[in-house]
Amino acid sequence: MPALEIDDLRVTYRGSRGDIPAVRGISFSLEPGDTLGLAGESGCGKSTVAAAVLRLLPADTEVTGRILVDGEDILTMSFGKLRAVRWAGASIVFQGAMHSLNPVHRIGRQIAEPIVLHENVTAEAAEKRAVELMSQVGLPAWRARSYPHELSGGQRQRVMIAMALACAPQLIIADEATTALDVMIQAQVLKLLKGLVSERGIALVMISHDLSVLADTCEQLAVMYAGKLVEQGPSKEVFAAAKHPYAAALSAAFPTVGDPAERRNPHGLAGDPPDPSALPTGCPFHPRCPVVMDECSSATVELRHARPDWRAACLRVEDRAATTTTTAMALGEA
Ligand SMILES: Nc1ncnc2c1ncn2[C@@H]1O[C@H](COP(=O)(O)OP(=O)(O)OP(=O)(O)O)[C@@H](O)[C@H]1O
Repeated sequence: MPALEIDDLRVTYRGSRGDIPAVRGISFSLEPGDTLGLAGESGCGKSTVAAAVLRLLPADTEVTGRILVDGEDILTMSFGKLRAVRWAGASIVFQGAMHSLNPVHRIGRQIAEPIVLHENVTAEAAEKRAVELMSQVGLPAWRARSYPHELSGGQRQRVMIAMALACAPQLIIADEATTALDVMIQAQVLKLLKGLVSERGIALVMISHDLSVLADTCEQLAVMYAGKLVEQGPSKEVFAAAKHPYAAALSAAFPTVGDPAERRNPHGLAGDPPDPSALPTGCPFHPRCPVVMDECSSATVELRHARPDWRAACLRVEDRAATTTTTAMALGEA
């Protein structure tokens, strides 16, 4: 059974100046142990997808479609059931650790809290587990007695990661979870997450603006534009030779995987992402697209398979598939 199954998810915020369709029909699923990186420019809807999975969106937000976590329908379950799923079934690590921690409780107690809540263990046993988790994310045991304000931003972020791991969930969503950490700690935490997902069969959705981190950590890469997936496939291949021109431009702006010192030629993308409440007709990327054709401004462009494990929403997928194959053959990889 998939650890996470999202089927035609649509999320519309109610704004004072009208509705904002932030997510416009997204589907994907992850088996236990699968890792998916979700990328895209600011405002494309990545965090909205993350928040929808644990029903953390503002109350008046319209959400349709299906979200199944371990087979259970998140959107229709009772609040009591939802509380049981949060932390133990699925947990989220957001970037803003500062605001998520309780300022008046010590760190050790806060990490222990979800363990006490979900498992039949004493506070003492839970605090012992908390210290073990802290060492896994690179925090010394004595920090268990510190208060949040005594920690740096990076240390607080590691506390949040320890909390997310505390109840051994089947699904972890990391939303820019390591972005604020320095390079060494980021590498350490990413290695830890990678190790845990493969050892324990945890499914991981990692959201980041940094495509090279995603390609390095996740097996699959999904790229969003204007509330939709425009490409999803094996991450290293997508990163190296994306089939959607937006995903290609995004990849080109990041250092090559495995060699952060090398920067590929960024093809600068003109313009900004569209306002979700005033989207262009046809393919929403067409006004910025370097390979736009006449029909792109009117055609409805859905995801189509370039390969069984690779899909992209571009009328030119077949052209680009041909180009990629030719290049791979020239390099002796096909
Ligand atoms: N609570 C909210 N009320 C109204 N609109 C919102 C709300 N949260 C997000 N939005 C809008 O929904 C769209 C998608 O936002 P979202 O935060 O999901 O994007 P994102 O890709 O995660 O961006 P970032 O990388 O900046 O976090 C944006 O247009 C944003 O302004």
